[in-house]
Amino acid sequence: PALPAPDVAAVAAVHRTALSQGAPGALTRIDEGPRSYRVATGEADTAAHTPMDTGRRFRVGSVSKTFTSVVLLQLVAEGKVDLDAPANRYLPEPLPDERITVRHLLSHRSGLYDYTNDMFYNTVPGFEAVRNKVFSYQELIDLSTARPLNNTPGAAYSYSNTNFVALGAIVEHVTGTPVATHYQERIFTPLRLKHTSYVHPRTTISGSYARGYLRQDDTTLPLVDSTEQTVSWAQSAGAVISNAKDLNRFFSALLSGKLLPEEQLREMTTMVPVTADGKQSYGLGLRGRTLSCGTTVYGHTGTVQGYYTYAFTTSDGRRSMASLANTSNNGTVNTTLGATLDASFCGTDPA
Ligand SMILES: C[C@@H](NC(=O)[C@@H](C)NC(=O)CCCC[C@H](NC(=O)C[NH3+])C(=O)[O-])C(=O)O
Repeated sequence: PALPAPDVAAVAAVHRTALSQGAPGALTRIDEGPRSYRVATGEADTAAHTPMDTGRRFRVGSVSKTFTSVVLLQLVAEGKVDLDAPANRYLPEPLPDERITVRHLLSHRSGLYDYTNDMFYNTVPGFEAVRNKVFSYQELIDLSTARPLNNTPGAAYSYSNTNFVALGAIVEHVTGTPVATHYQERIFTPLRLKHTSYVHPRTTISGSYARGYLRQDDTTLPLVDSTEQTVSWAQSAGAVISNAKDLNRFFSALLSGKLLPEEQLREMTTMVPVTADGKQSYGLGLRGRTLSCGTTVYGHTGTVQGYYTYAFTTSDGRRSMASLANTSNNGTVNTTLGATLDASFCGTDPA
């Protein structure tokens, strides 16, 4: 069934609400075949008063997890990794529980504790302490395994950055090649994602980009410009830089079967509900959301200091949307920005 046309006015209204709640700027781009709809609001740089525009690059945070999942699942298709083998078969140093499988890592069911809970307990001091740091995968895994598992491996969904750091370590240990090379050769180059890069541990963003502004825990204090950082605390769990057009092309290509063989795409899109109402689900490095009109879209969200991202597409990849608000540590803005999904795919602004 054809989708209703995107409600561009509703997208603009969502942006305005996000700005009223503290975001300096917001952008949304919808792509459907040759057609695109673009909405940019507010500022990309609050010091220079540069207006936001939809071509600007930004840090995509956990949307990176879908890129990592594609690389891993291509290795599965190539017979180099077995989804249901113990992760320890492919790691230089063992995780504390042999029962953790590669699939557990991809579906956030390993039980591994998320070290960012401690790292960013105090938002700005935590960020300032790591923004110029370079971590090894093992250092991050060690931060996690210093704590007990949240659950028995396989028993429950429990979102953890540690899972996709371990997957980055697996990719590099199995292939002897950095994840940056795999992203470039397996995804960025074939899809011509010219505005997408993985430059860890470089702290700067090349080309035209939006600056990011982190809200302090004491919300009466001014926003902190958090644009420059290594994102080494996340790496294969959150350090990709991209823009809306590229993210739309990536998710559209993924769901229309251009990046993975049918068997691996089926594994990736086998979703498990993660909310009581069943409207949110998780597959392998992929989020599912069932919207107010009943349409289910597939993609990922992202949160990195100064940047909230939503990047989703329809099950056939025909229509894709990417939205950014250039602030974070502001749950109200994050929730508000999610309403661009309904406006883009259901054609209505949820009342
Ligand atoms: C949730 C999101 N996950 C991600 O994108 C990953 C990469 N980000 C995080 O785990 C958030 C780290 C803290 C951000 C900081 N918050 C604090 O420091 C809170 N004390 C901030 O909001 O910028 C996802 O999967 O959609």
